[in-house]
Amino acid sequence: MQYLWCLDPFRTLHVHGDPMLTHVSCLMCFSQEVFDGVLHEAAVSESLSRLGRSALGTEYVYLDLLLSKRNLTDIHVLCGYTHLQKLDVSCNGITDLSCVSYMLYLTELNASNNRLSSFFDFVPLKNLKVVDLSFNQITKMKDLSAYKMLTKLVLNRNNIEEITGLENCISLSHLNLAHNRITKICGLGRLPIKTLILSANQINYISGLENLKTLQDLDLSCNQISSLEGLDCLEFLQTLNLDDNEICQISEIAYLEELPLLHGLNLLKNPVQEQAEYWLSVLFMLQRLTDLDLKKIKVEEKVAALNKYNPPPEVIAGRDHMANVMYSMIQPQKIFDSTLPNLDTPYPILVLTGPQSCGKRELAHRMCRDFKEFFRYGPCHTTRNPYFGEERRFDYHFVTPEVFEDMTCSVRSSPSLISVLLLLIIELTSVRSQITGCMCICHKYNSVLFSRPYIVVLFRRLVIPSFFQGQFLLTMKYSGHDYGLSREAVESVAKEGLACCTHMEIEGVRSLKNSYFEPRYILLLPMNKERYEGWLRRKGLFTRPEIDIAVSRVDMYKTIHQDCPGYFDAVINTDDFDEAYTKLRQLVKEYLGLAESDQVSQNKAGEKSGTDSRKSVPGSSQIGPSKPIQTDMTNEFLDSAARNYSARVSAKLSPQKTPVEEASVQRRQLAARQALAGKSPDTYTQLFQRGSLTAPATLGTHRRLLDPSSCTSILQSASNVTADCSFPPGSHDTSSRDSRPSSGLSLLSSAGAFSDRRSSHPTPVINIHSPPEDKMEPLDLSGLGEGTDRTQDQQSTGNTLETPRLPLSSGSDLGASKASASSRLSVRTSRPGSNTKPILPPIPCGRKKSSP
Ligand SMILES: Nc1ncnc2c1ncn2[C@@H]1O[C@H](COP(=O)(O)OP(=O)(O)OP(=O)(O)O)[C@@H](O)[C@H]1O
Repeated sequence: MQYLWCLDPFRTLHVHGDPMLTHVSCLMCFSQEVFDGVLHEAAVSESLSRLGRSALGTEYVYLDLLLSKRNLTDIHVLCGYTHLQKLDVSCNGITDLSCVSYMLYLTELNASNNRLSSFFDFVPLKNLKVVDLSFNQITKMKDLSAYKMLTKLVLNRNNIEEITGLENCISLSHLNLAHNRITKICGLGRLPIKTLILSANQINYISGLENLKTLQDLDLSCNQISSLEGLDCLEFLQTLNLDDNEICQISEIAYLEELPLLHGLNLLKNPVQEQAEYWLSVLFMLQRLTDLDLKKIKVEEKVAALNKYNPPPEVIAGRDHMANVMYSMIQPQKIFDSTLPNLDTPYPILVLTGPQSCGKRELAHRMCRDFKEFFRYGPCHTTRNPYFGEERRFDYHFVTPEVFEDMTCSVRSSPSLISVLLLLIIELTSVRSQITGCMCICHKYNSVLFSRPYIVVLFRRLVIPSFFQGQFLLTMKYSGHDYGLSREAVESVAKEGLACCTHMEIEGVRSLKNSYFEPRYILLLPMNKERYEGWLRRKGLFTRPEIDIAVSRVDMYKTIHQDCPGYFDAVINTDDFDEAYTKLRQLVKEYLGLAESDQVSQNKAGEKSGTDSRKSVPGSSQIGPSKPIQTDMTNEFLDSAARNYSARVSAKLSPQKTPVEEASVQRRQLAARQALAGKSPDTYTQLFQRGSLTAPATLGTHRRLLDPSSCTSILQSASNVTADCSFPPGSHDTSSRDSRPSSGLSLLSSAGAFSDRRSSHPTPVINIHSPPEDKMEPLDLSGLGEGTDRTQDQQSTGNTLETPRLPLSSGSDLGASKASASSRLSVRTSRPGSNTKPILPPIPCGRKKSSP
């Protein structure tokens, strides 16, 4: 009987034939015997486990044998255990595995942590699937062609220098060759390897992986790899460990960009980690990553990466808007003409948008020429050179990139101490010159100061930018040139009391949509792309890529129009310029209410000549809204506007203000505005007079508008009684006013604040008690118009407290006044989108007379 002393003192020791003997008794009996490293049957029998049928199925046998950490050196006794399927002899001192040759049914062999120097030194076992020979002293791999079933081979921590002999292991899916001396990846052929571990070798470059189409996890950490070339074909790669290598360039990540399944990447301890923006760059390049450098990637980081390197248009527009607002706030703040007139009604702008050279500018110019009483063209700034025939300040403000930069947000723009000092010097010299009268000295000093080039440079670099930045409402880059719509371009038009018409690409539209302006946007789209392309080519101004971009943007505009209904207020096909202009003109006329007023005047003429106006314009001669003129494109526009159900419904549901409320609101706004501004709006106030109030020729100018008598006229028109009655300028006849118990005055009376004063002054109430002319804000009478609407109804039902009388206008009879007033109301109410959008365009009082 042989006994085995187990290294593990707390392990139960089974003795062959007497398994009940315990460790203690064993020690007592055999403690004096020295273990010689030879495995004996007793130990084997105690380590057998998993009883099952033999491979042939004829008998019951133990299938597994676990003999790890026994300090074994000789395991020849295992030659007799032919039925074993799993053998673990790890962590011993074994040098010879030849006994394994007898285990024909062996599927798993763990001989790691031994002293094996030979590789698979036994008769080929066809059923072997998993072999672990790690932590041995193997130097060379041999041919394993017979091991067709081998799926997992672990050979880490050996001294292998070359990968060989695996070509025919057609089932091999896991290969671990970490911590060897491999310098080159080779010999893997087309193996179906899914996991390949080659860490801690001496690999300098990646090769030999191109045919490993099924590779999922690759560990190349602790090598000297400096390029990721050779990984781009691993379509199924999911994780890649490149820890502690020599990768320096972020551009190397490009080799991984096309790997659709890669979600884990480890680049720790690589020089590339020190690159600026490393983290976001890698996240941007590999957007499918979930783990980078053993850290989970946050959603915010992914969004930040995307916004940084390929921001979506909305983000670009948002940033552009933010930058322009921020830099404009550095400027001294003032109240703008385009924001003054009415706190509720935005300044009217008409924007023509569409792809390059689709005719936007030409149509805009034509439109502004035809409707010059209403619109003026607002030229943008650009850094591109003028084309032949383009006029400075008419088509664009052509500026240099430096000037454009200064106007936007110059990097040199922060007012530095030097700039402040410089300014101080200039100021002081001029002050001193005035005080002492030593003008000549100072002039000399100044001229010396500015004649020196470095001072000029300083002035230009430090002082000027801080005063000129923040000029733009929006900016964009197109074809390498900067474009921008300046605040001044809009303001100069607003100052004239006109609406601004401009043109821009979609980027500008997106940016403008972030601002407080609420323009109307008309999309001009060449539907026939071939024709458009031909037109661009014939122009001879654009390169082939520029043409391609312009043509491709046609589809982009189409998509936006389809995906975002209502994004553009109308769409016009520009395949035929003349046709496009006819449609644009028609549309603008509708906006202006001119189409309707044409009809109304026709009706009026019809009435006067005894014809029945109701016949000529069925339904529209009444108070109800007249039908808008239908064109293909306006249909589209109306459709898109009609989709804005909620706004329409809420507009309908929101209670109308009574004239008293309206007047009160206006008074408060006026007071607030005057307090704020210390000045009053100018001609632009005309912009916000509604269509129904604009007829009197005497209101043709701003002065007229502010003239007390004209104010009265306006009020009277608002009260639906003075459509044709205008008071000549200077007709401040109190008696005539008193003899006009119009609802205009009634409304004034009801407005409270004015009524008492009226009686105490011979001249009209507004004239005396309103602020001086240039401080005066005309009332927005839209509410009054609606109030009078109701007043009329009340009149008819007898529910009114005051009984407004019809105007005593010379030469106008009752019927005509009524018809005129009602038709004016119908004009106003029929304006497309008037419930949902700012009314556009503005209708300057009196200018409508000379409509196109
Ligand atoms: N401030 C701006 N914001 C956005 N886009 C702008 C701005 N100013 C001009 N653009 C647009 O930039 C594009 C290039 O302008 P450019 O003047 O070179 O083209 P164009 O051939 O004259 O085009 P078009 O005749 O349609 O105006 C045009 O589509 C133009 O509308």
